[in-house]
Amino acid sequence: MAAVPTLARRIARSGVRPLCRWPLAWGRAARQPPGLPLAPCRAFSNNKILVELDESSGVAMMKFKSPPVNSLSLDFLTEFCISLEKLENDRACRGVIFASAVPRIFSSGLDITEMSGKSMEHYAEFWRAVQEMWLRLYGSNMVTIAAVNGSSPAGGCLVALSCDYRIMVENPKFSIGLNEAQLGIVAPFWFKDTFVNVVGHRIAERSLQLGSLYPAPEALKFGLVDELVPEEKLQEKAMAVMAQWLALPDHARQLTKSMMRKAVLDRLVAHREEDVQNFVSFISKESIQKSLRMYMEMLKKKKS
Ligand SMILES: CCCCCC/C=C/CC(=O)SCCNC(=O)CCNC(=O)[C@H](O)C(C)(C)COP(=O)(O)OP(=O)(O)OC[C@H]1O[C@@H](n2cnc3c(N)ncnc32)[C@H](O)[C@@H]1OP(=O)(O)O
Repeated sequence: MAAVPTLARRIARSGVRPLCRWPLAWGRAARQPPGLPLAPCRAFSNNKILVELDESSGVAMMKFKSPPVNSLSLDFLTEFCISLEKLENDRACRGVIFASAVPRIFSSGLDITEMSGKSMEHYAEFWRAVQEMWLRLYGSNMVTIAAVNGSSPAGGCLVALSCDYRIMVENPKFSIGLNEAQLGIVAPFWFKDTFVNVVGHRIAERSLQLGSLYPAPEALKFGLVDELVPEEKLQEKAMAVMAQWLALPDHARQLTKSMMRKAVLDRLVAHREEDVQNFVSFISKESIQKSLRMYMEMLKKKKS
């Protein structure tokens, strides 16, 4: 099993830089009346992700900052896993809110350039990193809230689906869904399982076959997201929902979450290497490579 050492090496090589140990503008500092002492906030950053932990509330904000579209590249996934692990091991942290620092895009999903024109070894390493991200996020003990402040196709949607709660900006130009079929690729069983657990079998089956992307108001109708808010209210709403979830004792909530998600997590853990081999043989087929190239061309043409 090369999976764990490979990721561990990448994590060990990557520098996570502490930024500061005082309050920052998004959390309590922004709401605290002037003159009162401010509770400490810790921040750390790497190239593609910024994390701020408000120690008084136990809530961290993780912001994706990988322009132009926050695609989930190998580097992004590695940094995501490092950041999440740091928070998971930090006793001061009980909940994480995920949002984008890139305007209009939450995440454009898996980085297509990582799945196109590369070696079999590269595809395997990339897929292990995708698995690792999902296992850590879906299996997190912390309360996880996606503050979806932009479009979120495919892997971006998976990030949101893997959280405990999804709040999306009410802009109908922002869309979300598992659109893999539109690229000529197939969402793997654990994407599907995660989707079914949120929206139910019928909606998931139809949406996956059609590769549907839903504007925010439609996504709300069938529970793909839990609520919509105006953009300027998103952070406040996410903090309020987080406070509700954190009002419960951690152990009861964590055991319940684990009970609901364990079977799906265990299924990938039991078939992890098989899933990697399946991905590598699928993605390296010439017909699939051609579909991905055409899709990238279509994205470029759309601009001109
Ligand atoms: C058993 C086998 C299992 C296989 C399963 C594989 C699973 C895959 C899941 C995935 O996540 S596949 C990726 C799916 N993602 C998408 O379909 C999104 C594609 N992107 C868009 O729709 C749009 O870019 C956007 C996100 C709506 C943003 O639109 P906007 O007009 O603001 O920007 P663009 O001009 O389109 O893009 C800017 C720039 O970024 C490049 N790009 C966009 N998305 C990706 C991506 N996912 N990966 C890599 N690069 C991406 C785009 O090509 C532009 O590049 P340029 O060089 O500036 O032209």
